[in-house]
Amino acid sequence: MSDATIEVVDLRKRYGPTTALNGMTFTAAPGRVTGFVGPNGAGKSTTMRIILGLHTADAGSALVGGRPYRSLRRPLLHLGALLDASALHPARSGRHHLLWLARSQGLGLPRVDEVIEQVGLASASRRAAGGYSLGMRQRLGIAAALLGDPPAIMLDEPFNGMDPEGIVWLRGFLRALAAQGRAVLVSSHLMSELQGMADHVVVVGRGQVIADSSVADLIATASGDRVRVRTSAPRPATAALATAGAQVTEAEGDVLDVRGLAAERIVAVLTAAGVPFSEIAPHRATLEEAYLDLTGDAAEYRAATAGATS
Ligand SMILES: Nc1ncnc2c1ncn2[C@@H]1O[C@H](COP(=O)(O)OP(=O)(O)OP(=O)(O)O)[C@@H](O)[C@H]1O
Repeated sequence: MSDATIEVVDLRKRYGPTTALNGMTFTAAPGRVTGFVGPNGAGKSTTMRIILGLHTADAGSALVGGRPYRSLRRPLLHLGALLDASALHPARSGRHHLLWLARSQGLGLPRVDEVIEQVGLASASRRAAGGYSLGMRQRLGIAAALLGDPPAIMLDEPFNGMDPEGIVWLRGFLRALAAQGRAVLVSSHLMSELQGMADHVVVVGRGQVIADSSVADLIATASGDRVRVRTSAPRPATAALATAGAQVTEAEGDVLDVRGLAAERIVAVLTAAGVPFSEIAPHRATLEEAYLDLTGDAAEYRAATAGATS
């Protein structure tokens, strides 16, 4: 497999008065799923369009395996991409759409049936694509991205329109592609979609990177040293824990949020003080919480961009 790395360095792009990209820099490495997350208007689609050579950056570079996409002679063999699942001829069948694409790239026709099978479209592949649901169109777009068996895959919001079964399927599918050594870059405006799938997350806002981190590190940082304590005696518990040096806040009626003491120490302190408790659990942040922590001061920004379209 040729070099799969997708590398974006200091991309800048303005559309008239709008700054879409303001120094976007990150790498999607082989062998992992990289989530590309940010609110509407953060610059995800613009970055992907520039990677594909569909738009030109004002400055910076975007490389696939060390080369600009436009310089690749048979690009589908290097990077498979899905930007807009609706970009297809409605009267053409899904299979026909793929045959046409395969021919344009000099690819063997047996590959078309292989990718149809892989994305679970076999029973619908001979029907007109115009009648496909959004989820089916996403599957067809993913099949098209896989046609050239490329070492790098880039999908813009592939979970849109997928039903729960489709989401579970796509998560496993993308993980499997990464396990084969491919670089998989997936954009989403919902962090929760990436939970349990992405190894690495690039969080963006206002055209630049806010965080670039492994999912494990991101969750560890957001989890902090918080421990949840459920007790029928919150006042005595708070007093005992505070005396032992913890910062205690009441999360809900009988649940305390405790910082600054490990779970084992909390058990010891409450037991010694004779305070009853029914649950002591170290808090593990979700990816969504980690995201909100990071973009917390951008709430106003999120509200301001909620109406923006891509
Ligand atoms: N062709 C265009 N002409 C003018 N402005 C554009 C164009 N494409 C994008 N923009 C603007 O650039 C900014 C970045 O948009 P972009 O679509 O890249 O964000 P995004 O992160 O993909 O958002 P979404 O999650 O809504 O798709 C937005 O302010 C958007 O309105």
